[in-house]
Amino acid sequence: MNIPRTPGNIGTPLSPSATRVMLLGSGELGKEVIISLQRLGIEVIAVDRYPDAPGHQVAHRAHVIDMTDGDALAALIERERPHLVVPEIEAIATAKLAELEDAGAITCIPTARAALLTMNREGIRRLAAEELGLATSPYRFASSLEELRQACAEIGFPCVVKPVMSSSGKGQSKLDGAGDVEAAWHHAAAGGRVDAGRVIVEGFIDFDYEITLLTVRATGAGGQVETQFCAPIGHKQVQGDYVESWQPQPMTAGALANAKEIAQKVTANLGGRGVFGVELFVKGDMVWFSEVSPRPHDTGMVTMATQVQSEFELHAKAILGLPVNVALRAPGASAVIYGQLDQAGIAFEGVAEALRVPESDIRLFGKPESFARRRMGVALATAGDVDTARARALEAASKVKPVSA
Ligand SMILES: Nc1ncnc2c1ncn2[C@@H]1O[C@H](COP(=O)(O)OP(=O)(O)OP(=O)(O)O)[C@@H](O)[C@H]1O
Ligand SMILES: NCC(=O)N[C@@H]1O[C@H](COP(=O)([O-])[O-])[C@@H](O)[C@H]1O
Ligand SMILES: [Mg+2]
Repeated sequence: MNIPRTPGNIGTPLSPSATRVMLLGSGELGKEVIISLQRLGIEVIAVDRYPDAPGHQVAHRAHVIDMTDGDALAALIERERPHLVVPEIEAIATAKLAELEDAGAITCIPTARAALLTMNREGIRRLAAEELGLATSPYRFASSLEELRQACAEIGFPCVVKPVMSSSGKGQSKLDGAGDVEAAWHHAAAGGRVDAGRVIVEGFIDFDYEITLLTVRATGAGGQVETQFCAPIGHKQVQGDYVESWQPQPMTAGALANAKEIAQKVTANLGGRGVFGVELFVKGDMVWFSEVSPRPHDTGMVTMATQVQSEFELHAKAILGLPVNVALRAPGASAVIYGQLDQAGIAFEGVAEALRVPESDIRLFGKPESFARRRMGVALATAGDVDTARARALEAASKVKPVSA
């Protein structure tokens, strides 16, 4: 279908020489990747499951398809002939991407195999724990309520049940005893992005804190792919969804070394180029691998304030074969702005007040429809220290009030 272009060689958008990149998923994370690509003169095609997604609004062309439909996906790729295909969410027909990549028809970021393995918790968990020997929570998989009862009994309580295909905490429950199993099974079936009828049960890790270690695989001076690490990002999750993040998260030298070793192993195995969000639980010097996004991470939105190059710029540059700079500029934090209303076309009051908070900034994603727990924006702040930055980001986010238009 096309020939991968020499890395670093960029054409003119909307002309025969254009370097074309297709985003599969065009939410808030894709929108920022697209803006970074646009700045480098890339022709960007944004795809999502609904019209007017955030990334659609800033791309050269926008398409709405069912991205879990392999035939629809292949037809669109055939039509647009992108040089790079960039998955932005998990729920896409990754087996079709693997087939196209094997046939030499596409270059998938970072690799189709990485997208395939991380789409399903079973794929990445078995790779990390069973092949790479990384420390993880104890786990079992279950495909029926009866299997789940058995699996929970083996793992013990408390434990966490999640659909094998889900993200942002959808369908996830913490279970304190056998009485919680049935509700968790039904919640998983209703909340997964794709109901695969299968769940993972994980032993609950009583961590001191959790981090995302943004790990970048980019072309180094010698032309080989090199691995670099951003400063660790600490975060707070509520119902499995991130509400606050900050960078840098203080860590012991031992914990940081263990975190980097795990991130190095898992990203080297997944391969390719780009940003990976390696999610880790930390207690003292002990580090457990949780999961990895082979793409920028929601908690990494903080890097729009804190780093010389945000995780989105890093991803754009790395996938194009360009060098990157992972340096921290200032300590900072992010705080999520939820929709609070179930309504289309809402408005946001208080943006000016939010921006009066020192060293703050705001991103409103422009999602056409709001839900009470849908992430609609984020407040960012920097400061001389992380605690002050967190307080500023929270204050700025609290000033922004979703209202009926
Ligand atoms: N085994 C566990 N022990 C303790 N806490 C857990 C465990 N699994 C998940 N959590 C908590 O729930 C959060 C969300 O879990 P996880 O990252 O697996 O879900 P997700 O749906 O993939 O979320 P996202 O897409 O935002 O990364 C974790 O960041 C952590 O705070
Ligand atoms: N944890 C993964 C994550 O944050 N993904 C981000 O959320 C969008 C979906 O949002 P929506 O559910 O509001 O459409 C995705 O497109 C991606 O940008
Ligand atoms: Mg996660």
